[in-house]
Amino acid sequence: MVVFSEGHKAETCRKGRIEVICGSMFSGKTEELIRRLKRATFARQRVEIFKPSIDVRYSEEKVVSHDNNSIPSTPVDSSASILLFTSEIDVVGIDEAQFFDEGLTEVCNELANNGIRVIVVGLDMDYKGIPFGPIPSLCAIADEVTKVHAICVKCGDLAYVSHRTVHNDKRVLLGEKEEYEPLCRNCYRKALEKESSK
Ligand SMILES: Nc1ncnc2c1ncn2[C@@H]1O[C@H](COP(=O)(O)OP(=O)(O)O)[C@@H](O)[C@H]1O
Ligand SMILES: Cc1cn([C@H]2C[C@H](O)[C@@H](COP(=O)(O)O)O2)c(=O)[nH]c1=O
Ligand SMILES: [Zn+2]
Repeated sequence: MVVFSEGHKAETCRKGRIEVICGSMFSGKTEELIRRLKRATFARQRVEIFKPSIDVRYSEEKVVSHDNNSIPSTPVDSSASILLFTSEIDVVGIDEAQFFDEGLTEVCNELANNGIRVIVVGLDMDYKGIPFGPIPSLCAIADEVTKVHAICVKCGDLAYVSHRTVHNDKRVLLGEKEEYEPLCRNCYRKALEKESSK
């Protein structure tokens, strides 16, 4: 079991900082984002949540977890738009950050430099195991990185990557259990070997 630390200092001191939550699909990234943002709301901090407007998987407006927990959000087309909505805000949450342009890293830096706590969530790797969009550079500049893990659906170990189970070569393909399964490194390698021998 992964027990998340309460991060009391990060939650209460109003200094700007960047927190990244990354991992494969089904690893609990969105649940953890919602948990941190709800606690900030209880602390009467002003919170604003963004997601890329292409992410219409469960809802156009809300950030929704695989367990159907949700929180209202503002869909935006580009990272620069985030800056337009963040005056008078204490905490900014960003979900599905892998889909944003590379400018997101600088936007997060600017927000943190202006005293805002930024919590960014995204897939560390795409279905090929390649680092996804601005997530690697966000990890580099973050004050804190939390890597969460799903359970490998083949063997029960900790999962490492999201394996795509349908034939489609596009990097961006919205989906969930019909299209992806979380696998450990060993089971992922076996799955790729099986696919290439077909
Ligand atoms: N193989 C799995 N391993 C872990 N959790 C899973 C798995 N399949 C489904 N889940 C569910 O997914 C939830 C996490 O959803 P969510 O926070 O939306 O994940 P993420 O944003 O990382 O895709 C878990 O609480 C669990 O109920
Ligand atoms: C691996 C991978 C995933 N996607 C898509 C599939 C989902 O719509 C999101 C990830 O959502 P989650 O909250 O992390 O479960 O990303 C993709 O487009 N390309 C990929 O390689
Ligand atoms: Zn496995």
